[in-house]
Amino acid sequence: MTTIFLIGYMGCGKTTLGAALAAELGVPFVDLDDYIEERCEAPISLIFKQRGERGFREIERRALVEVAASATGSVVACGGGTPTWPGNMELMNGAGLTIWLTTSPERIAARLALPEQKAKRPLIAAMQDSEILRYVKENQARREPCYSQAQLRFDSTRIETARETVATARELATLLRTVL
Ligand SMILES: Nc1ncnc2c1ncn2[C@@H]1O[C@H](COP(=O)(O)OP(=O)(O)OP(=O)(O)O)[C@@H](O)[C@H]1O
Ligand SMILES: O=C(O)C1=C[C@@H](O)[C@@H](O)[C@H](O)C1
Ligand SMILES: [Mg+2]
Repeated sequence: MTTIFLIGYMGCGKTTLGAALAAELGVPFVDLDDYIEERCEAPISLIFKQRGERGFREIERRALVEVAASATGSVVACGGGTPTWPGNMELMNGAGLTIWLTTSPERIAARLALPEQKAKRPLIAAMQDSEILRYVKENQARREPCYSQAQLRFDSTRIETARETVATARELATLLRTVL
C-alpha cells in the first residue's frame, strides 16, 4: 500500500484518527511528533524552547525525509505545522497520498484548551483560553494554502467519541481501498 500522510491543524485528530486508520488497514502507524521526540530524546516543548520554532521545523523536515523513505506503506500522522515548511507538501505528495483532515476552529479550540493538550503544544501553551479560538482561526487561515495542496480532504468535525473515531477510520479505510 502507498504511504498515507495525514495533515491538518493542531488538534484536528491526525494522531487519534491516524492510529485507528492504521489498525483498520493493518499497516504500521508513525506519528511524526513522537518520532522527533524519540530521535531528540526531548519533548517538543523543550525543542521549541531551546531552538525556537525555526529550529524545530528544520528537525521536523529531516524527520519527514527519513520517515518518507523508511516507513513506506504506513499511515503517518504529521505535526500540525509540517505542511508549512517549504518542500514538505511536495515531498509527501511525491511519496504517497496526502489527506487533509478538517475540523471547525470552535471544535479545535475546545479540544486544545484542555490543560494537558495545551501543555503539549508550545504555540498555544501560554495563551488564555479566550485567546485560543482567535489564534486558531487566524493561524489556520494562514496555513490553508499549504494544507490545500493535499490530494484528498476529509472532514472530521463530527467525530466526537472513541467509538465514532473507530467508525470513521473504518469508513476512511473503505474509501481508501477503492482509490489505492
Ligand atoms: N475525533 C475526535 N473526537 C473527540 N476528540 C478528539 C478527536 N480527535 C482528537 N480528539 C481529542 O483532541 C486531542 C487532540 O487530538 P490529536 O492529538 O489526535 O490531534 P493532532 O491533529 O494529532 O494534533 P497535533 O497537530 O498537535 O499533533 C486528542 O487528545 C483527543 O483528546
Ligand atoms: O501546528 C503546529 O505548528 C504544531 C503541531 C504539533 O503537532 C507539534 O508539531 C508542534 O506543537 C507544532
Ligand atoms: Mg498529533
